[in-house]
Amino acid sequence: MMSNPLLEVKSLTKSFGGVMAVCDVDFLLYPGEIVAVIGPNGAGKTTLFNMITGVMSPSSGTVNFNKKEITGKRPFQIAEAGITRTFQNLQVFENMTVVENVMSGVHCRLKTGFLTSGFRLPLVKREEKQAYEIAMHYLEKVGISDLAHEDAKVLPYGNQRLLEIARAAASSPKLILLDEPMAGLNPQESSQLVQVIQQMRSEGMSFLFVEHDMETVMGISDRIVVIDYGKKIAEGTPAEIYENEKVIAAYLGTDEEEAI
Ligand SMILES: Nc1ncnc2c1ncn2[C@@H]1O[C@H](COP(=O)(O)OP(=O)(O)OP(=O)(O)O)[C@@H](O)[C@H]1O
Repeated sequence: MMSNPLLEVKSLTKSFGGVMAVCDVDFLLYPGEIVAVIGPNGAGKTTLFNMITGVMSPSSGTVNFNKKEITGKRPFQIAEAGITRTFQNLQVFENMTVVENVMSGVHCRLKTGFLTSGFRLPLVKREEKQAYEIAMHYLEKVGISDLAHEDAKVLPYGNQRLLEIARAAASSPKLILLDEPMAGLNPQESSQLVQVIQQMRSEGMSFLFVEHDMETVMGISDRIVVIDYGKKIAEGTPAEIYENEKVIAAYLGTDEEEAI
């Protein structure tokens, strides 16, 4: 690949007491790529995400993003640097409308926040209008702009997932991390979400995602990183991973690990 990596994870390690949740993991993600992280339950995928997004500090190793080291920075600093994420459990603000939820993502990139917006200064008004327009733009992208003025809490689950992606994208990040985006979606909703991700990628967004749904992983990833017991055991294109014996053994090899 010609360009510089957008994300560079080097020897990343996290131990909890005696448990090595993530051990010496390396991988790169280039601009515009969709990279999946897969592995059996408890392999260390969420811990890896938490270290990249500043939720946890690594025990050792480094994370570079956009040519700067972000290891151990606070989550808001990492968001400012251009990484946003969605969580395994929905994190929709239930007491807001759909468009207000997305506007909260836009506010990360505008000068004023929700607190200062209480003063209704001209700049604030202008920015509110701008935030509204940007939020509507992202709701259109994910196909739920007709629901903009509904209470977020009444949206069906699949639409709440789309809302989260719109909110993440509205902060104009360079990279979006998705933690099990397909969980709980029916096949039609999954394929809608796949299209949204592919569309955003074609416009230059990069994605790193954890997912158990292999059809999605194989269908949209440029590359797949496989971890097992905290260690990277394989990395490659979907076709390479599909045939990798270590990967097959990790998923099917032991009784207590569910095949996914
Ligand atoms: N805060 C913590 N304290 C102690 N151990 C932890 C903590 N968080 C994770 N672990 C352990 O680290 C290992 C990796 O967990 P992690 O949640 O990262 O796995 P995962 O691959 O995301 O699993 P899943 O697919 O089930 O979400 C597990 O053995 C887990 O029990």
